[in-house]
Amino acid sequence: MTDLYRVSSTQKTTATLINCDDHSKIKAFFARKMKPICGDVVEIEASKSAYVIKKIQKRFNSFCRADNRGRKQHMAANVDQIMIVMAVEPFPTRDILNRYLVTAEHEDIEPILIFNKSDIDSKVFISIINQYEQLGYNVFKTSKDEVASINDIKPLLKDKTTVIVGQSGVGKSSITRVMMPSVVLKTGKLSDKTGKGAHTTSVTQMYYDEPLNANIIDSPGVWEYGLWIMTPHEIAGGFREFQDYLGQCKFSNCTHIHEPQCAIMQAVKDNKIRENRYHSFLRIVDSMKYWA
Ligand SMILES: Nc1nc2c(ncn2[C@@H]2O[C@H](COP(=O)(O)OP(=O)(O)OP(=O)(O)O)[C@@H](O)[C@H]2O)c(=O)[nH]1
Ligand SMILES: [Zn+2]
Repeated sequence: MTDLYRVSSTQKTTATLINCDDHSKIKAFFARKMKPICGDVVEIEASKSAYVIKKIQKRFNSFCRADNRGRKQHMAANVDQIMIVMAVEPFPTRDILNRYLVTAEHEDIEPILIFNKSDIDSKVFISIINQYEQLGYNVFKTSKDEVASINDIKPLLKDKTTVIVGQSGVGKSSITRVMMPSVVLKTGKLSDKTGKGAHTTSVTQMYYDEPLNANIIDSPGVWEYGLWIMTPHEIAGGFREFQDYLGQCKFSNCTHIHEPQCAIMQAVKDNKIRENRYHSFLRIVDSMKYWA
């Protein structure tokens, strides 16, 4: 039996690997065409004085985003959960949460929603928190100096691999520091002028935390999160509360935008689907024209 490792980070032709059993770290080379990504489970062999990745095990899912041409770009593999961090400041951009949720539902990654910096304003997120709780999501309201508010999340991370995402400056590093003191994410500064965070984190990296026996994956700190080219049907699949109605539209190829007797639009009329989510769906579908 060869030892199994998980990819912690990759450089051009080398990767930092973490042993799946004893969590020791090594560096290994890989062939360029192999394209391992953070979180991959790999088999290695020792050649001369170096380790080489000889096989990447099949991924059970991956966290993805659009590259600059709208193609699906795999960022992290074998992810159990996605921790989506939002904050009072910088305030979430429109639809960003729903875009993350579309990816999560698509890849079968369990979302954990975090609304941070409640010390600045504890009320702005009340209705949105209620709404997403009603949809069945795990939702937390946190503040970095209120340790108990962050410790509530810890049990969910145990034994899991979690990717942490959110706009730059929302508090990903601060929250992680409380949950996993041994893990130091690259911190960023909030630019005073724009309220937008600086682009500080640039390489996806997986960290192992021994007390929780958990992995956390830090995604690049980019200002926006874009979905790759998806059909209206795929986007609708990312909205949990739409699922009961899919397949009930008059037309089997209904895009739920303009067709008569659309079960989704009817559910919106009947207040079974919230209008703000449906409008977000429409905007996300519309945003796909950007890639055309
Ligand atoms: N008032 C307040 N400030 C916070 C809170 N959490 C984080 N901050 C501050 O917000 C700034 C950004 O926090 P980080 O933890 O570096 O944010 P990040 O999401 O890791 O940022 P990037 O590394 O750029 O992706 C820092 O100045 C933190 O001290 C909070 O709960 N309340
Ligand atoms: Zn429809």
